[in-house]
Amino acid sequence: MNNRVYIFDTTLRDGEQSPGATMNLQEKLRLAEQLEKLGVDCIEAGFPASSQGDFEAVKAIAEKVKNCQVAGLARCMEKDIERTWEAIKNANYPRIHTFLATSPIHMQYKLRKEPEEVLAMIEKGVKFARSLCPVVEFSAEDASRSDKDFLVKAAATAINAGATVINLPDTVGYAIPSDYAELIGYVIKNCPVSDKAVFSVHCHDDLGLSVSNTLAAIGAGARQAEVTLCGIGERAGNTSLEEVVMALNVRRDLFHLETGIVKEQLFPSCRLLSMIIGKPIPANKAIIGGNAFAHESGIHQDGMLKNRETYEIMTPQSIGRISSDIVIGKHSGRNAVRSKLESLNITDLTEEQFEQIFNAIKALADKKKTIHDEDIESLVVGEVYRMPDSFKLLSVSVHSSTDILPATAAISLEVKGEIKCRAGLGVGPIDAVFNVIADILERSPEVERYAVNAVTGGTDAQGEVTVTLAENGITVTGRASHHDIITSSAKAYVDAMNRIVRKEKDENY
Ligand SMILES: CC(=O)SCCNC(=O)CCNC(=O)[C@H](O)C(C)(C)COP(=O)(O)OP(=O)(O)OC[C@H]1O[C@@H](n2cnc3c(N)ncnc32)[C@H](O)[C@@H]1OP(=O)(O)O
Ligand SMILES: CC(C)C(=O)C(=O)O
Ligand SMILES: [Mg+2]
Repeated sequence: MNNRVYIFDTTLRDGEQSPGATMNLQEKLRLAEQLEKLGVDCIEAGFPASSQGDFEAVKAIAEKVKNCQVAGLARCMEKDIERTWEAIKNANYPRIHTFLATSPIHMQYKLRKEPEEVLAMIEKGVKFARSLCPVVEFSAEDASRSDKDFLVKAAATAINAGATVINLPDTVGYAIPSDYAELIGYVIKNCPVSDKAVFSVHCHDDLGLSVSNTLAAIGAGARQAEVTLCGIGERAGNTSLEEVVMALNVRRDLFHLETGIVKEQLFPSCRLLSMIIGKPIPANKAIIGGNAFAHESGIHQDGMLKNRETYEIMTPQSIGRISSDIVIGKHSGRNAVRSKLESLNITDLTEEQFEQIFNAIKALADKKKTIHDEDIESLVVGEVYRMPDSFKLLSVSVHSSTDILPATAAISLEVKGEIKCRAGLGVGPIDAVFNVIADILERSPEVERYAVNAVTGGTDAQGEVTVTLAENGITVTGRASHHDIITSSAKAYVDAMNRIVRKEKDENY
């Protein structure tokens, strides 16, 4: 049996049926270009009979894509098939994909047709499609709830009428891997002309089983997988392209199958889709999620540092990501913290100082969701180097409103033991605060970056401010958090000024 699994991407058709994932023509073209680069075998570009917009998008994609097949979906009726052909006929490799439901519930209630009428429609529709296009796929919609012997008849009818790809979809995500594999195997075994077609699998994720069902069907002989990037699609979605491809790749020992996918393009493709449809990739999504290669707990981090294969079954680079991430947090152990300190060039701590930092990181992690590199650096400065601060913020008060410009700030600072107070102006309250502090200190650093993050949720969240200042060739980042972001901004600025002074005095910091 053929050891190649063809990847049929339906992100632009079934994927676009996902509520909120509508794409315009330019976006579809951009994604089609990326799918070609990804190495999919067939792009299902849309359903041309559904609207003028979809017709034009499919036509434009058919004319642009050069190296893989371009398919358009059509109901099993001449007018849809003709419209689809109109849209795809200029493709280098066109494919008409026509479908008709074969399950009792769909035939009786939706189509209101007898099984014999359905078989006649399949024969007529596929023959007509084949009179136009050299490659015709037939899908028996709701195959997983169809009678298996009727499915055999439907497949044989379609193949005899000229279809070369037969898809047996789990349209409503009802299948269980073992039953689905049995059904696919049964149809392939009992259809007398099954050797004249490639059998295809198309699953939905209503029970969260679409990838498992797809792999089970492949195990039973299907050689085309219909999938979407990030698993977007009707209702709970379709089968994720990246998950199926990597499952086949990582478990080559089991499947002994290949795809034509350029794996390094998986992550860039999913990121592009996420940007186009404006939906972030969930952090825990397999392969492509933010946490898929992030390690937070000490025992895992220790294993990773000794040999990454202890906790990673594929490399992030193999799917086009930059690197794994050792996340320092409340579950981190000493080996991970030691490695992080080394990566920050902090290599001169005694064992006692290291323990002090390790405990301080654990204590901070209990309070704070994310520990940044700068937090660790501040802890080292505060806990170990204990360089005294030159400046201390005593009080800050600001006034700004919608109608009075500019904003005013009054600040008091302790400067090397002396209390100094001053007021001044700025275009907004933060600008006013920064101007007044600089004025009191008689310094004029450049503000290179200013950012506020909410450390916790809600309107009472701690606002964490980072401010990067540069002066006389020295660049530092100050940070502080407080529930009032004006106060945290003032403290972060003062923290940065203390760092500048320390750096001026001491090469260590
Ligand atoms: C499982 C899937 O993903 S199937 C693909 C789903 N995609 C879409 O539906 C694409 C968007 N759809 C549309 O734009 C519209 O539904 C159209 C243009 C396709 C059809 O619109 P309308 O002509 O207004 O029909 P409507 O959608 O109301 O009903 C569907 C009709 O098609 C029939 N039908 C459904 N599937 C098929 C089929 N595969 N072959 C032939 N007829 C079918 C239905 O029985 C119904 O017929 P009826 O009007 O005689 O009752
Ligand atoms: C049109 C077919 C292939 C489909 O999307 C389904 O059955 O889910
Ligand atoms: Mg579908």
